[in-house]
Amino acid sequence: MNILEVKNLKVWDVNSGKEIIQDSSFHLKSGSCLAIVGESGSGKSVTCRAIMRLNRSSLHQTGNILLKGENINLLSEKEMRKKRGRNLCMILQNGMSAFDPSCVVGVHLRETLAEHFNWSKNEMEVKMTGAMESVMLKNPTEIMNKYPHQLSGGMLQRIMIALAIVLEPDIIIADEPTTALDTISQFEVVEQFIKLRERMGCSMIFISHDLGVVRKIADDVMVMKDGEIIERGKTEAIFSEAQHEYTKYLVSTRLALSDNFKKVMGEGLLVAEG
Ligand SMILES: Nc1ncnc2c1ncn2[C@@H]1O[C@H](COP(=O)(O)OP(=O)(O)OP(=O)(O)O)[C@@H](O)[C@H]1O
Repeated sequence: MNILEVKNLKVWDVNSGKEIIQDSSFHLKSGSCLAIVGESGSGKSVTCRAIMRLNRSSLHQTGNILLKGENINLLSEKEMRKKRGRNLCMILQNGMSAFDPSCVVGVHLRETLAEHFNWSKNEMEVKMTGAMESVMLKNPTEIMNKYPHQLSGGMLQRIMIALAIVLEPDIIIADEPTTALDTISQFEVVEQFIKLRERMGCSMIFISHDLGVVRKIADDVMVMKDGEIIERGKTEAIFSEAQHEYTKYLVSTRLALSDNFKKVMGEGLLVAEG
């Protein structure tokens, strides 16, 4: 069963008239992870933000975005706000931008949970504490009393993953969640994403430049170039028998994880590289 079906998505800039996404159709199978790969500017983020309906107002979009059969592209902003967080959860590249810098993270977490659940403050605390411990964040109470700038990028990403665990969304969209992190934190955050999938069996869209990570985490891969999907297939098929020249080029140039990352991950953790 498909949890998400995107049909004929078009996104264009009303100011310049430039078409950013020409005519994109793809689906996400329930419980699976779809990676979107492609060079910078190929339209990966705009596609994901179109699903969340979070592109800037100067970008217009048409097409059908069916979440469990419901066309969310037709929803009002108010209705859409209810879907964000509870049904669709986005984890961004820079954890710092996801949090309000003027309040401690606990306030942000409680406000987010209060939008979707009628839990008491104590219930929220218990659930968040459990989820934070499960992503290896020690001293959750202390962390919740800190401002975002007092926490590292890796910690903020893990807090976002913990929040997703509590929200239990239908789909998690992760847009380069490890790019801004140092090598050790990248490793920890990737591990937490893998665990999240194992534990919740959630459906996921994962954007990454790092094809080593994609190979570890994704079931299917979709390749984008200049706003178009040029190839899509099972992860192993994309890596071993890509049809499109551009995909072959990406695989040959981008599969190599940074040497440091490889060392930290340990060769044994990687699926054999063909
Ligand atoms: N708000 C905007 N207004 C106009 N054009 C935009 C806007 N946001 C993105 N674009 C353009 O849309 C195209 C796709 O951008 P997008 O950010 O989706 O690429 P990407 O594949 O995610 O790249 P990266 O890997 O660098 O994040 C680019 O040409 C970009 O300049």
